[in-house]
Amino acid sequence: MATLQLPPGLEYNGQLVETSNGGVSDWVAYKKVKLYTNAFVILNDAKVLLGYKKRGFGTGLWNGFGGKVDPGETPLQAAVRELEEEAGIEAPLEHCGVLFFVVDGADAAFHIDIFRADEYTGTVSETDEMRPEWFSVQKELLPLTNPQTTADHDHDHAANPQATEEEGPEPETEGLPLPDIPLKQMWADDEFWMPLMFSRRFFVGRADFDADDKMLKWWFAAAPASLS
Ligand SMILES: Nc1nc2c([nH]c(=O)n2[C@H]2C[C@H](O)[C@@H](COP(=O)(O)OP(=O)(O)OP(=O)(O)O)O2)c(=O)[nH]1
Repeated sequence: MATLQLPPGLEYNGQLVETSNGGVSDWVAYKKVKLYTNAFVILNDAKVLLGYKKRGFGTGLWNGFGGKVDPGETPLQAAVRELEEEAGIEAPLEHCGVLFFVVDGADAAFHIDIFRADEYTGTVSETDEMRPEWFSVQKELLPLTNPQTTADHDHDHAANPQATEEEGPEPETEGLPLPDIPLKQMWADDEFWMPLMFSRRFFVGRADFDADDKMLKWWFAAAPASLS
């Protein structure tokens, strides 16, 4: 497999397959890089916990839970802390991707370690910063590039259409239809890497935005095989 040329800001030692790219020709220049995290709890490969950002950067958008890595913390420690602070829960987080995010005119680029977990403990709670809600993973976000995962998902639902609700440990959502992931109220790059996260393929990517949150340029790649 030929070695891929990664955009500035990204490094990865293993094999990668490019999954999407587009936008203008040049990447936005940046001077500094700050470390961030973002964490997703995904139950039965079918529903995901997102938070509605009530204040600060990305207000009005739905996202995973995360924030800055504090001095002396590892990204994993920061991700665990942020998930507890913003959603009130603990989860066995697994590193599943890296997003390099640049906003034209901002003082620093964001290096975001993305984490996922299949389970959690505690009670999902609204906080000052985030209003958490469960969403159903719509078919469009299931990876076409990984037929195994798509087939498994379809098979589960065909065999037992109630499987998601019966197996989910979240009593308040039991039996209720969940809304689809609200892509139109999320960062525009998310639709490119979420399918990779749902298929458990480690991904790296970069997305550049202008000062009005319009996506200017993007590039994503993923490991050829699933994490587990
Ligand atoms: N899904 C997604 N998340 C993004 C993108 N860009 C981006 O910064 N994020 C995430 C990374 C962080 O989880 C979050 C920004 O952090 P934040 O606004 O909560 O951090 P903060 O400065 O308030 O820091 P803190 O007080 O929470 O530590 O947004 C993106 O394009 N897609």
